[in-house]
Amino acid sequence: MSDLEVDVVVIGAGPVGENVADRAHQQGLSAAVVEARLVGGECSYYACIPSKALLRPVDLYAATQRMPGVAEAVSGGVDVAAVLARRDAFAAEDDSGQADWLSGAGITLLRGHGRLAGERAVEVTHHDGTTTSVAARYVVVATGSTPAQPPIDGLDTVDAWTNQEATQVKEVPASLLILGGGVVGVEMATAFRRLGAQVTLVQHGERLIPGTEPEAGRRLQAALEADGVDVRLATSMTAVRRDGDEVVATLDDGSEIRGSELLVAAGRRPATSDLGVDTVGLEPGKPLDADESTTVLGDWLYAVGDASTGAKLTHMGKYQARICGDVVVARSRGQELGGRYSHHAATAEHTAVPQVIFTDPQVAAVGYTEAGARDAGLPVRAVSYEIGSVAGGSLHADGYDGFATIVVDTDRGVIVGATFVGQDVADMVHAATIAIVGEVPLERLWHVVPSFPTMSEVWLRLLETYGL
Ligand SMILES: Cc1cc2nc3c(=O)[nH]c(=O)nc-3n(C[C@H](O)[C@H](O)[C@H](O)COP(=O)(O)OP(=O)(O)OC[C@H]3O[C@@H](n4cnc5c(N)ncnc54)[C@H](O)[C@@H]3O)c2cc1C
Ligand SMILES: NC(=O)c1ccc[n+]([C@@H]2O[C@H](COP(=O)([O-])OP(=O)(O)OC[C@H]3O[C@@H](n4cnc5c(N)ncnc54)[C@H](O)[C@@H]3O)[C@@H](O)[C@H]2O)c1
Repeated sequence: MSDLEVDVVVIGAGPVGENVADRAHQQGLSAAVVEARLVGGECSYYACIPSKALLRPVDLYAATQRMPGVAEAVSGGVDVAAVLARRDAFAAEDDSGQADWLSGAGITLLRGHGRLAGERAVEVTHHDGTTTSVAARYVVVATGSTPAQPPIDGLDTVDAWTNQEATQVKEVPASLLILGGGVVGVEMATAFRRLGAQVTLVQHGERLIPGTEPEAGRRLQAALEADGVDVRLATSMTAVRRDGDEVVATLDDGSEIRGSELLVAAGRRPATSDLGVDTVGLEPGKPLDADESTTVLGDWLYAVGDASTGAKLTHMGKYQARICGDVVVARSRGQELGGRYSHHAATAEHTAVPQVIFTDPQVAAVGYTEAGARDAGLPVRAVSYEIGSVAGGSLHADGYDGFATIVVDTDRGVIVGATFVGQDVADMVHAATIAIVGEVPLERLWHVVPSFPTMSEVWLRLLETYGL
């Protein structure tokens, strides 16, 4: 006999889990969410929100320094205490508001650690050691991810920072070593350097932000170095130790670097190790492999967000959540699922995943890179254009440094990928996302007239460069 019976139980109340529960509940199903820490998940307190709260002020300040007439009037750098206070206003570690929202929406919140206990069953261990057994028609895993810990001698002895300590920082350290030149590494390098720390970033690959167009990584590296970040590419840390107040890292060439703190930003692992997935025949510690409809097993087990094989981005997780909620509702009503581009298939996962990296320059990309498209066997041609060469770009900032690239499927005559690099390009990627998902032919895009003088005029130049 279970303590609680619901239609849907979601394990993990991050942005993704909350959305599944809400979507299903709004369409008439009863829903419960299990949360071990804070309602709102990693994104709200230790990832997207606090990191962007730290980055926006330093970005804005840097933009003023590129504008004659403003640079002279605004000087002296940002007020670090005020920046941290504003970050706290967005991301203080208090989930009462989000918990109230859940209960207001009619969704049951169970605080504790959830584990699968066989088919359609979840056992919750509360913080006081008591348990609640939940029986549900549908179980959704939305447990997110935890930082990867590379096998480096001494790493477990130096109190290295994860994204949690970095984004919740109370006092900016004099110096920071960053392990990893992916998205977390470059965003935190930008924030901490501009908040006053000396930053050394160690990346074992040949370039920063692998997975984006190579030129994006090169421009970003040049900008970080111009800011004073010490970027070490093709370098590995072999050992780390504490020496007084400092962390000392030994590099693979035998040299040593020192910093007040070490941030490990070397990727994420799905939080599926202590989840009881073995009770239903799945392997712990692996991302849960969900199909287009987010289904993992039978028609009762689903996975969404960072815990799944999908893209590890909040907006993509929330997209999967909307699909998952609608699939569960359809199945509960005995309805057939729709196909590609219905509410029941996460089609964009395969064609158009957008991402904005909030560095300076920003890197905003969607779909395939040129190399990625070729690897996928697509016949493509890519063209690029400097955003600073269109009137909107040159007016936006003196010496505007940035470019746009589109990757065109030459057989179908449609865009399959786009990248924008530069100051304030974040929102430009959405137009490209629409073009890719809508499979808008280049001939039709020719009639999509960009306003003058905006940076979007780069679209026209890209099409001309392509040959239209
Ligand atoms: C520094 C940083 C910055 C980022 N910035 C961005 C950004 O700008 N834009 C973007 O799109 N993405 C960003 N991301 C990625 C984004 O944070 C994740 O993709 C997103 O948080 C995934 O949401 P989720 O709900 O799947 O998981 P999470 O947000 O990790 O939430 C999972 C929740 O499940 C709970 N949980 C886990 N296991 C259990 C269990 N067994 N029982 C009960 N509860 C459990 C956890 O406590 C947590 O609250 C960033 C990531 C990092 C690290
Ligand atoms: N703005 C955003 O959208 C945003 C911001 C931050 C994080 N995120 C998401 O969070 C996730 C995690 O980000 P992340 O930066 O931790 O992972 P990542 O996979 O983006 O990058 C990890 C980097 O660490 C490097 N690395 C791994 N092991 C190393 C080692 N031993 N030595 C040196 N370098 C090493 C890798 O080469 C890689 O470049 C990503 O999926 C990312 O998309 C998104």
